[in-house]
Amino acid sequence: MTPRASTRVIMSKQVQQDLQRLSHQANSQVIDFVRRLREDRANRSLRLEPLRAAGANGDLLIAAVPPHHAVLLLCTEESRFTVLAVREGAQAHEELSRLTVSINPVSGLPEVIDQVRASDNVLAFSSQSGEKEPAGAARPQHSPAPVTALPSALFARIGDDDLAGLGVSRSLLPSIRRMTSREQLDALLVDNVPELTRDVLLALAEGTPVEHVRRDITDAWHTPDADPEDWAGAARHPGLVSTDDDAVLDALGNSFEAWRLFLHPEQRRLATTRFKGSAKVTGGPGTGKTVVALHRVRHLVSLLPPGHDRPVLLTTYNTSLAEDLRQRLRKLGGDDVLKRVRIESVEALARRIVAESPSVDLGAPLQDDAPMDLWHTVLAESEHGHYDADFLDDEFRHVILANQCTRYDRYRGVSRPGRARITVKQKREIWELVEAYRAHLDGPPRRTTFDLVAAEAARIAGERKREYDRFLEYKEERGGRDLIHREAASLMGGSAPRLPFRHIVVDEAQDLSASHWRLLRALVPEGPNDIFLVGDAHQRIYAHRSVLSHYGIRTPGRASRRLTLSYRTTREILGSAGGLLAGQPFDDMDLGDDTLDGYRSVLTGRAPEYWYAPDWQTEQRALAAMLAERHEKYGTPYEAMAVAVLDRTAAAQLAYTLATSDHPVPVIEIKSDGVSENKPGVRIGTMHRFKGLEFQRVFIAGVSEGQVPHQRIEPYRLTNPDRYRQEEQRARSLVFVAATRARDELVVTWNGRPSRFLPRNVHKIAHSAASLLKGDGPPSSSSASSVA
Ligand SMILES: Nc1ncnc2c1ncn2[C@@H]1O[C@H](COP(=O)(O)OP(=O)(O)OP(=O)(O)O)[C@@H](O)[C@H]1O
Repeated sequence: MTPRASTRVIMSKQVQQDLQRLSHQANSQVIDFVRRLREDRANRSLRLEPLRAAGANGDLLIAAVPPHHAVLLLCTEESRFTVLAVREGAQAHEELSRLTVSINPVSGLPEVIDQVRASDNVLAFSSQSGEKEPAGAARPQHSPAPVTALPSALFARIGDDDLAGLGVSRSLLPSIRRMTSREQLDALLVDNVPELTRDVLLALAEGTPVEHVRRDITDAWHTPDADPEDWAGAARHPGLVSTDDDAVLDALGNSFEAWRLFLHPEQRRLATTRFKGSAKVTGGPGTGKTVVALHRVRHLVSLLPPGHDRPVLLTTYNTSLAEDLRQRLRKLGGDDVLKRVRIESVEALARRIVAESPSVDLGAPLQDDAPMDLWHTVLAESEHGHYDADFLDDEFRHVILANQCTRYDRYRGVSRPGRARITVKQKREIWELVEAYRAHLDGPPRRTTFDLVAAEAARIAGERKREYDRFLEYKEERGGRDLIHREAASLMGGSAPRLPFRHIVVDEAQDLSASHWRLLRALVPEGPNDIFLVGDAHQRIYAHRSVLSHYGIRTPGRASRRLTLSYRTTREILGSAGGLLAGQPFDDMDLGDDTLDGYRSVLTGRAPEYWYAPDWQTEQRALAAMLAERHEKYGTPYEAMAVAVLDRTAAAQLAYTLATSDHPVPVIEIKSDGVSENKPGVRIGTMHRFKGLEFQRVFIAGVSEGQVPHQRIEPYRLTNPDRYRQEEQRARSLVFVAATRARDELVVTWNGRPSRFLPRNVHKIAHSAASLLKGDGPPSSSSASSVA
């Protein structure tokens, strides 16, 4: 007897979206069904029932999943099933039977469309909004008849064949042709529509030219040789997910783990392409840059020869972000991947390199405000006490250290683009102050700063890299054979020099300084896949602009890509957050510019809410009431909510108010090393601490004029307009970062006058915190109910 081939069950991304809509329990039942099908497809309790042929080499089946679910399956070989859709309730069987199932000729992926639902969604919106339904409009048939686009239709300028050529499902064309408003498009997308169709329609609705949609979206999905008749081929498409592994099944029902399984084709391309050298990915908040970086790390590890070393470095700005990366990489690749990767913040990396160098002792780095305090001491002791401490600190870090000025001669000759002009005499005086500052640090006791540590680490690594390059040159001259290799090493005294990493992957790249880039460049040999970095200048809140090519990191042409689709934040929140930065110039971390053009979200929700209070105390009490209400009335877990404040004093005050309010709210402060994932409590932290995080509901408190941006930058308005512009831009980016951490809901509060960064009409749309506390204000739940 021949043993029966084991059964493979594959999942389409549309099923994952179906599962997200189900309760946790229903999810488990479907997943249990998949397990049982995998184990024994002949098991009668599976209740597989033939529906119809999908085509020449594929059949459709329906299976009932008790108590009240049904699953649509595609069977292409005796032992290969693809789960296409899941429906719930008494109508489940009927809904699955009427689905249009086809292979998208552009992507080669099997797709399901519920034409009845699509049409109903569009029509329902027309009648709600009083829009007139075009004469003769009828519910579409299962095989779509050509429908003439109305002149006022949303996509009238684009023909059916062009839409289909871009990847839009033909079976949706009848509904699409009926749409005359953006709201109807949103109504259509409420249901489970294939991702490619959704991406294309959203981009077109925003006015993106057809050729750009083709280049930026369709090309990424394009599968050469896709055959709309070949079901066996479609069932083997790499965009489908195999469920052989139980960990995959566990992640399937969890919407926030979807990134582990289903990458957007552009994300997948970036994660797996072989680049000749370095590569850079930019993109607005929530576009999956970190997700791409993690998949890239896993891919690079899969290419390594077996070994016990850690030749891949995954780095980011600070320790808490590095810890978050470690947790997410463990989820993605498990310990097998983790053990080949060094995960370390760039600061920790710099400190380690300096600490491991026997000849260097810099002392302990000054923490928090201590470097600024030291500048004040230096100024108090100097005859040039009229300089501004902030300015000196900035000049020292971003001009003197960034340009490796170890002598005055070098500083004198250095150009300072985009900075306030200073005379040669001023340069001399600044240099004297810098020397005094360094003399203080040299102690005793000996101390340093994080920037000096990074500069020193870059110097040490740079020396080793030069030794390594000399060694390679020598080897090359001698013919590069192994024998020569050993000879060269001994001639150069000792073992062959090596660099610690083969590949470096960098997250939050926009916040790394010149010294950090020099350091990283020196730790990896130039070559294929050497440095892969992801970042977004719109979110820069620490460093100044660094021009990567100045540090030997070149990402020309296709090695620089931009992601535009946000998976985190609703369109409404992105719209308000984007307004903060509108009209401001941003760089692409190199010599070019970056914009948020084309940046869009796949999610819709309510507009952000604004609340004003007469004073900080009332504002805090209103926040307590809103948080308690969202927890008690709408069941939002405390840890899914976070409040961003301006500084640590405000964080401590708010934590106290929340804990002692009439409805006490448990609170956890976000510290510099992050916050444990599972501890219950609303997260409170300064806006800086929100970088890289995400929450279901985000509250930004204290967004008052004088605080955001802080009034201490006002003197620069006249004395140093460049500095003023920079500080204002950084403050905008900070609020932008905090606002874009929100998945479903964003609430902004202030006391006194609203910040100039808030919308012009904010007075008209804001609610009164005082009325809320008296119980006669507008319901704070207006947005809570929609996202609970
Ligand atoms: N292909 C995908 N499918 C489903 N979810 C995704 C996908 N890509 C990203 N996400 C989700 O989108 C959210 C944002 O992803 P990620 O943190 O990688 O974005 P980012 O661009 O690094 O954001 P930021 O710049 O704001 O830190 C996460 O919840 C992630 O799980």
